Amino acid sequence: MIVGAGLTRDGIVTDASLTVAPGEMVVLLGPNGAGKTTLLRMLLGLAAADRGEATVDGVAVSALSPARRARRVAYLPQSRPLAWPSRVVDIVALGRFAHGAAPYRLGGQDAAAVAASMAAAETAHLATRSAHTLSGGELARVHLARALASRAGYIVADEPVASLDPRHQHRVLGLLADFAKAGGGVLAVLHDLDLAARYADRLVWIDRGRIVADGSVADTMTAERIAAIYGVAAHVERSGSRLSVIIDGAIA
Ligand SMILES: Nc1ncnc2c1ncn2[C@@H]1O[C@H](COP(=O)(O)OP(=O)(O)OP(=O)(O)O)[C@@H](O)[C@H]1O
Repeated sequence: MIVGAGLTRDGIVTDASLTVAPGEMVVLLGPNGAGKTTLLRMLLGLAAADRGEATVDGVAVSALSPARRARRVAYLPQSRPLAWPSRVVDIVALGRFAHGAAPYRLGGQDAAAVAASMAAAETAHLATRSAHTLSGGELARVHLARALASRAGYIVADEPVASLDPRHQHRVLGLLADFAKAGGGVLAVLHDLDLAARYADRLVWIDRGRIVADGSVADTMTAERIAAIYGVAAHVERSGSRLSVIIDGAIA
């Protein structure tokens, strides 16, 4: 389980507590600047908290080396700059680095994990391309393949579908949902409320640095909350077990 307890930083995030259990897909929602990325980074030990503690499976993240943390949690950051020109397959192979693999000479289990994750993220055909030549959406899927290849127990993804076309949005969220169904834990930031309603097992809502709701889609996805947090008028419609969210427009 990933646990954040009372995480506070710099007035950006205040007293934020949340959990991500194995087997569940939690979606973190909130407007631009609400503190989502800062909260994720504290949960991963990438940003220091002024107060509070983050643990993964009972171990304080501050006590984990980068390699041990990477074996437990795969992180997909919001911006994914490439340090140098690399082939796609070598970027995905970086997911095996924390397991001791040498990315340019993969064998056995490492090669199998890379191949399987590239197939799942529909990036196998890009394997020998230089990542610099990829579209934004293709690159996003390559980084998802890297995260899957790590075989970490948790994936923390900051806007993983931001640059994807509708089909790939559903493919990527479907993969994350499958990962959770298979026993992994997912924490993903999304801005598309309808996709969040469709894929999340639980929603955590953050506004101006504070978690203001944490619960099921049915309980927390309301037109009133959407208006209060995002300043937009919305319809939330139920058809069967599914909620659809239609944004009507900004509230003046
Ligand atoms: N290192 C920093 N120094 C100063 N301000 C920062 C720093 N990091 C973040 N902030 C500010 O804290 C607020 C929250 O930033 P954060 O990136 O966590 O928001 P977010 O919810 O992820 O937003 P978005 O949806 O736009 O990605 C923003 O106003 C941002 O400008």
